[in-house]
Amino acid sequence: MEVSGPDDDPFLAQLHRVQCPVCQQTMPAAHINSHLDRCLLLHPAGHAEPEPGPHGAGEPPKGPVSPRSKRRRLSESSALKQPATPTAAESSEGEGDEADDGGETESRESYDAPPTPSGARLIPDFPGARVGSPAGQGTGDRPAASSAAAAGSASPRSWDEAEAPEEEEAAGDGDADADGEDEPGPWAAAAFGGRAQPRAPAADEVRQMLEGKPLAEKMRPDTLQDYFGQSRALGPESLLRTLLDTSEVPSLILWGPPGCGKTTLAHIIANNSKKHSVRFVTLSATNAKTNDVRDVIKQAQNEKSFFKRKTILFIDEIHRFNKSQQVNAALLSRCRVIVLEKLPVEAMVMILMRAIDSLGIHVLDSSRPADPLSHSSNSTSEPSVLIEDKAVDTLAYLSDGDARTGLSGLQLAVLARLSSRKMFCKKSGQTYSPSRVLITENDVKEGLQRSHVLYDRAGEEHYNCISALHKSLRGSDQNAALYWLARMLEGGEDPLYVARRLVRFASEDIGLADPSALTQAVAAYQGCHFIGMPECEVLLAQCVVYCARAPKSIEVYSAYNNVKACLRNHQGPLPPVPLHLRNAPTRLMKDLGYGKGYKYNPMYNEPVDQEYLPEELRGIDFFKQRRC
Ligand SMILES: Nc1ncnc2c1ncn2[C@@H]1O[C@H](COP(=O)(O)OP(=O)(O)OP(=O)(O)O)[C@@H](O)[C@H]1O
Repeated sequence: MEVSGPDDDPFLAQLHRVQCPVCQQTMPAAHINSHLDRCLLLHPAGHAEPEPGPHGAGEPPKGPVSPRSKRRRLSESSALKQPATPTAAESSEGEGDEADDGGETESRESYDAPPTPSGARLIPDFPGARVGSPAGQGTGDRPAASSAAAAGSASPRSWDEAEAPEEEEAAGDGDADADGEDEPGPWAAAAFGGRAQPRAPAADEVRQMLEGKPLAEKMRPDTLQDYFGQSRALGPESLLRTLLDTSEVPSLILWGPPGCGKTTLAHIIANNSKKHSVRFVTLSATNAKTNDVRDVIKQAQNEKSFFKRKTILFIDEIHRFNKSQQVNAALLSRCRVIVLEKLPVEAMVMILMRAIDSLGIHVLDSSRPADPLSHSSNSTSEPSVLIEDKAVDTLAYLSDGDARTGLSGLQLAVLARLSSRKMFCKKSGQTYSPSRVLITENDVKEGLQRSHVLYDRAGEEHYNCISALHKSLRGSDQNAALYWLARMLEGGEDPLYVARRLVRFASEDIGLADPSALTQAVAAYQGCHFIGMPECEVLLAQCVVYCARAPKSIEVYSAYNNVKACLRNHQGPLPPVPLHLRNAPTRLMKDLGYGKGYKYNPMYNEPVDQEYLPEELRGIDFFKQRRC
């Protein structure tokens, strides 16, 4: 979001009072420059990118820092590196929101799993193998992941090709020792876009590389050169490409399925904008409040006024803002919406290959009867970890266009295999080597399952699946309902989250058509609470089938909504409670007419004719009307 500054008229500037972007004090505009000279020295961290101060560039100040600037600094520095996931509390907040409209708020598109690979080769024919080389430096004939010929990638990538990092060029010329470092650690040297390494890492070294931070995070590209797929949004003729090339980034909404590269594209834009001295601030709607956004905008305006510096504000997960925060129509009318697509299999292969290359893993070519690297000696230039090419294909397919899923699956498959220390055995002509580990197609399938990555608990899948369950129940489809339940539970979903939704469903959709559904659902919730997973899954299954089979009625739910709408739409003060319905515990109240004329129903054998609504609502029937 680019923020425009006011006019630069010096006369007007004299008249205006302005706010210091660093310490937030207001003062006559004429004083701001001398004030800033002092203020920036005193509060270097209050500035988004501190000038070298007494503590050195980028070093935190030793003096006190206001919580506001502290929070801002944190979000600026960390949000891009750490894609935000909602906390449990935030998740249940979201759940509350959904409940308000009957679970309709999670009406996002679902992205179904792709067909299982048939076993045919799925990727462009990679004719050979590469040994532990970073992109662009393979000795074999399997193309580097970052090849410009990458299928599905937007090309030419003029914007970044012109500014490709020097390190990659160094890697490309094969001079592994160009930096003159002595025996660099395998990871420090080779992984994740660093310089070429002199030797293939040993299995233990590969494991160390994979431990800790998620592989998807480590592999997040910094430049468009390593950004694959999305040719429609980023192709040479596209608007976004033109704007990026000229560094004119308008307000954008990046829209697309999970793991297709929205945050990554923003990260690349951020990198590019730094080169053009544009300030880039990141917030995540999972934890930012409207006030945080206001703060950033205010600061951006000041930056523009005083330093002629533009700001790009990136708000990740903007759909997590509630409706009033999003101000949907107003937001949309000010933004260009760029639709990113599920990554095609070819792009997924390139993304996986880039990671595999970085890890120094060798890809076994199944089309060759004996891999040239399969001899038994184990010199340091040979790979210790190998992966079947069909394992890469399968992973690319099963990831369903979600690069995070693919990279996490790869990470877990390799880690699991390395941990179990199963050695590379003689297989289709390969010679046994006790120091090698082979990652098979089955390993990657297990890797995907083990990590539950096919079901993203914190993200879209969580909402998509609970929505599918709710709708299957509403449609009385017990079969589908059980399927969605199992998909969530097998994916690691919190059983209590599902149970809470069933309690809600029992009242909202079954209601008085079968009041005991609510009892069943509450009992299932308590049962889950007592015994936990995996035992409680059958309780939920029973309750799901009960709810699917039960008759449905939204009578109470919609009548209650009518009442709420009536109250919300009421103009002026609410009507007084009719006097005859008021309790009259004191003499004075009685004298004022409280309780007067009230007919105590048990005293009558016949139906009592008495009004219970305020006078101005007489005749209204919330059970018949759609809205008051
Ligand atoms: N087009 C791409 N090219 C290369 N790598 C990618 C691409 N898209 C995603 N990745 C990889 O997948 C990881 C996750 O992608 P990213 O965070 O950009 O997804 P997202 O679309 O923002 O997902 P979500 O909506 O779930 O937040 C990145 O860290 C990166 O390693």
